[in-house]
Amino acid sequence: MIEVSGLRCRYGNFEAVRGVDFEVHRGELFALLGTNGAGKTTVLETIEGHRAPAEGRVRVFGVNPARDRRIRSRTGIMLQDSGFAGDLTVAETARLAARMLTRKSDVDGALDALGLDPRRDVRVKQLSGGERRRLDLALALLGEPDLLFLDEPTVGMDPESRRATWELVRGLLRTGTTVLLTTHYLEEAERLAHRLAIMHEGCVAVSGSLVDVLAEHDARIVFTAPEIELPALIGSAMRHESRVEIRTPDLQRDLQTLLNWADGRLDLSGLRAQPASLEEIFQSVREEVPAR
Ligand SMILES: Nc1ncnc2c1ncn2[C@@H]1O[C@H](COP(=O)(O)OP(=O)(O)OP(=O)(O)O)[C@@H](O)[C@H]1O
Repeated sequence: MIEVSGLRCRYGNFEAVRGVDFEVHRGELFALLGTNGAGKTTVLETIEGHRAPAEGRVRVFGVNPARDRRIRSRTGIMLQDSGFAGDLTVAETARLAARMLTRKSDVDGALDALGLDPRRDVRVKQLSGGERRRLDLALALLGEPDLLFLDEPTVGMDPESRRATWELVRGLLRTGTTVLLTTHYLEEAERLAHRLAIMHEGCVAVSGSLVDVLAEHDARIVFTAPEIELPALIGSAMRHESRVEIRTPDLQRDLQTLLNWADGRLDLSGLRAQPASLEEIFQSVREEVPAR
C-alpha cells in the first residue's frame, strides 16, 4: 500500500529525513514512531503527497502521491486539527466534509461509530478535547477509505474513549483497512501495531514486526529477595536494596533456571517476567544513536 525507499527531505540546507525505507502492507497497522523532531511529520507529508522528496521514492497504491491525486479518494487523513470552523455544529461539519469527497459517505454512521450522535447539534468549539479528536477521526472515516492516516489519534481522550477508539481501529483492520499511525503514546503502538519503525534524527533506528522488535531486546525479571547469591544466569542482575532486576536476552531459560534454583529455597516475592517494552526500546534509541 505504501512504499518508501531511500527517502531524503530537506528544508534549505537542513536534511530532516536522511534515507528512510519502509513498506506498509495491505490490512496492517504500521506505527511510525520517533523522538521529537525525528522527521515523522515530514515523511507523512511526503506520503500524503504534500511534499516532494529531495531524493528517493514514495509510492502509495503504486503511484507517486505528489503527482497522482486519484489516491485521495481512497485515503482518509486524521489530522491533528481538521481545521473546520468552530461555529459549525458536529453534524454540519461532517456533512461539509462529506461533500468534499468523491466517494459516497455515511455521515450518520461515522458519527455513530465514534459515539458523537448525541453531540451532533453541539458547536465544534464547544466540544471537549477528546470529543474533538473523535470528530477528527469520524471525518477521516467518511468515504470508507482503504488507507487511513492517524496522527496522534487519542491525544486528550479519557481512558474509556481511548479504549473505544482502539477497538474501532481494530474493527477497521478486520475489514481490511490499512492504517499508518503516528503516536507518542507508545502503549497505543504496542496495542495496535503489526509492524513499526522508530525514527531518530532523520533515520529509522529500529524497524520490524512488533513481536520481533520486542523479542530482539532484553526482557526483564523482577522480584524481591534478601541478600543471597543468585545462580549463574545469561542475563545481568542488578540489586536495589531487596529488589532484584535481571535483564536477559533469553527470558525462558533464565526464568527456568531461577525457578529451579528458588524451588524449596526461597520465595521470589512479587515475581514478574516481561518482555522489553517499546518505552525501553525508545529510550535506548534516544541514548544510543549519536545526535547529528
Ligand atoms: N518548515 C521547516 N523549515 C525548517 N525546518 C523544519 C521545517 N519543518 C520541520 N523542520 C525540522 O525538520 C525536523 C523534522 O521535523 P518533523 O516535524 O518532521 O519531525 P517530527 O518527527 O514530526 O517531530 P515531532 O514528534 O516533534 O512532531 C525538525 O528538526 C524540524 O525542526
